[in-house]
Amino acid sequence: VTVEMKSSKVAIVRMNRPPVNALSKDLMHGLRRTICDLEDNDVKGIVLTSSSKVFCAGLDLAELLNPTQEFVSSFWKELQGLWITLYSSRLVTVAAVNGAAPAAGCMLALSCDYRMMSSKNVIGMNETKFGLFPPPWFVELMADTVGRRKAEMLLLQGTLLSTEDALACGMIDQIVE
Ligand SMILES: CCCCC/C=C\C/C=C\CCC/C=C/C(=O)SCCNC(=O)CCNC(=O)[C@H](O)C(C)(C)COP(=O)(O)OP(=O)(O)OC[C@H]1O[C@@H](n2cnc3c(N)ncnc32)[C@H](O)[C@@H]1OP(=O)(O)O
Repeated sequence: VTVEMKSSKVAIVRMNRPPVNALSKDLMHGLRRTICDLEDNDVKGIVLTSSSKVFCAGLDLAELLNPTQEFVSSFWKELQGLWITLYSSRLVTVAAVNGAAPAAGCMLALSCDYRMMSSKNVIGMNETKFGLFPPPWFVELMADTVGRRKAEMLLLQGTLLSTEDALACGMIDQIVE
């Protein structure tokens, strides 16, 4: 995770785990630590983005291949900790979605106060497409953002929306070129 101060009050927080910013336990820990440190330093707002062409590919599936029970438990704790920290942060949080944001990548964006996204990208929770279900707090985030019926349809079908479709249903707030 890298931090660039745009002013004394606004920080650009970049996920920097090539090639796709898959959320490993370490990346999630780094993000949470960074947000907490910025909160402690009188910063007012952050822009969460990526240093590569993918915003975030979701959970690191490689790290979850044949894990021990202990690792799954600590991984899940880290994921929940990151979500709680970001969602409840006192900072103004903006997601600059500058690449694909599937699954937990979408969760990160939806946990922010405002979302801008570059065109020709995709965002959504596609877990059902590979036989997983999103946890209830992912579901609530989606329902709070696009409405319950739309969320139900998107989650049932594991739809990844284009930038334009995401704007049309309120999943993002602005398209930025
Ligand atoms: C944690 C609990 C475990 C137990 C499970 C039990 C219950 C779980 C219940 C619920 C969990 C649900 C919540 C799940 C949330 C998730 O986030 S799951 C992850 C979903 N992510 C995706 O579906 C995205 C998959 N990736 C892509 O679609 C594309 O990679 C892309 C992001 C659009 C980028 O495309 P492109 O730029 O073309 O890059 P490549 O596809 O070529 O990928 C480059 C390399 O990156 C590797 N990679 C991609 N995504 C991931 C990933 N999520 N984790 C790990 N690695 C990833 C890809 O394999 C390539 O690697 P190589 O270069 O081939 O080595």
